[in-house]
Amino acid sequence: MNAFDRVVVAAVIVAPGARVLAAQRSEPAALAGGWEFPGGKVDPGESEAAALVRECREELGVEVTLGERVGGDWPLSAGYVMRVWLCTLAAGVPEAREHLDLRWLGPDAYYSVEWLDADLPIMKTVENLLLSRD
Ligand SMILES: Nc1nc2c([nH]c(=O)n2[C@H]2C[C@H](O)[C@@H](COP(=O)(O)OP(=O)(O)OP(=O)(O)O)O2)c(=O)[nH]1
Repeated sequence: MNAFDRVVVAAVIVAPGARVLAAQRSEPAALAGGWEFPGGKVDPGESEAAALVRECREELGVEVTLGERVGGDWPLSAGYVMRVWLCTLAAGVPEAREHLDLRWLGPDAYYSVEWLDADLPIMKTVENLLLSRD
């Protein structure tokens, strides 16, 4: 990334059975309907971990615990990179407060949603990480 890039953080929330939480964007129009991992932009002066915890609270009403990082800097549109962590639920049940819909996807359904372009290679990396665990 270059010095001017802003960082977007995203959480792959993993539940028993190697299920992952996918969230359907409600906006902007160009991305609405596409599926992503919950998260958002890191605020100035905020740590990436704190931003991820905040975004999961705001968007889903849950507390998450960060685990392993997934890859490095994932490219987004110009000016942004995304950093992704596996997470577990520490408290709460996810609700779609800002998304159109939420879905828990098991291994047989990882590709059953229309992932945003940036998220498809991330899902592939997550699949390799999770399936190499058992
Ligand atoms: N959160 C998230 N954003 C993603 C993913 N994939 C992807 O291309 N993006 C893009 C969409 C947006 O252009 C940008 C993140 O913006 P956002 O709208 O989630 O950020 P935010 O919650 O801080 O929202 P805002 O305050 O800027 O409105 O990254 C993903 O998996 N998760």
